[in-house]
Amino acid sequence: MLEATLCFPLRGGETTADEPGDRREVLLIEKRRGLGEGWYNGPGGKLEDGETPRECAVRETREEVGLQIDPDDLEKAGELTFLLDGAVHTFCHVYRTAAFAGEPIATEEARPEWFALEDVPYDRMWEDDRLWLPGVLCGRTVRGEFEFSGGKPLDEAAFVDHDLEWDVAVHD
Ligand SMILES: Nc1nc2c([nH]c(=O)n2[C@H]2C[C@H](O)[C@@H](COP(=O)(O)OP(=O)(O)OP(=O)(O)O)O2)c(=O)[nH]1
Repeated sequence: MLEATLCFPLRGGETTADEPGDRREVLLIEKRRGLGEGWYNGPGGKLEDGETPRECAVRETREEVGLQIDPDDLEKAGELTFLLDGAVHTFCHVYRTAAFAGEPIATEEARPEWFALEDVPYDRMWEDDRLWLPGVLCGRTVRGEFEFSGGKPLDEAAFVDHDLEWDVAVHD
């Protein structure tokens, strides 16, 4: 089983009387290589040996888009289990943060892009993301299980089933 992370940096204001609606934006990356090339996701990737999930999320965000994050500023937002053909393929820790330093830059791995929360390009993301990411971006916590079958993730596998629990306690 792989252990991985995702990190969703957020910027911008909350609703005000003058400007109704949530005007916040989320930083996504268009992946330039690896799993999901050409698709959008949050910065993230696999844990390295000896690394905690929080350290991994900080490192991946720095490597992929150049933002600096203090690990204590990451808010754990979810735990997602991805099953492929009946076996656990990846366990993914999801974080969000409104605190970071620097401006996102494009790297060999990724092209960063800010999206208004209402314009997140779910049609160019993993099929399950539309089920859990909107809640995560609004400050909720989630535990989810997603089942794929019949091939390699993203390219060939079909999304067959899911189970979601909201507003759960998620640790670290
Ligand atoms: N949004 C989203 N992300 C997913 C899903 N399934 C899944 O593994 N991921 C994430 C977890 C990881 O952050 C990433 C896959 O990890 P990876 O390690 O293959 O990606 P990578 O090429 O960036 O990895 P790395 O070499 O930088 O560690 O995709 C999904 O259904 N939705």
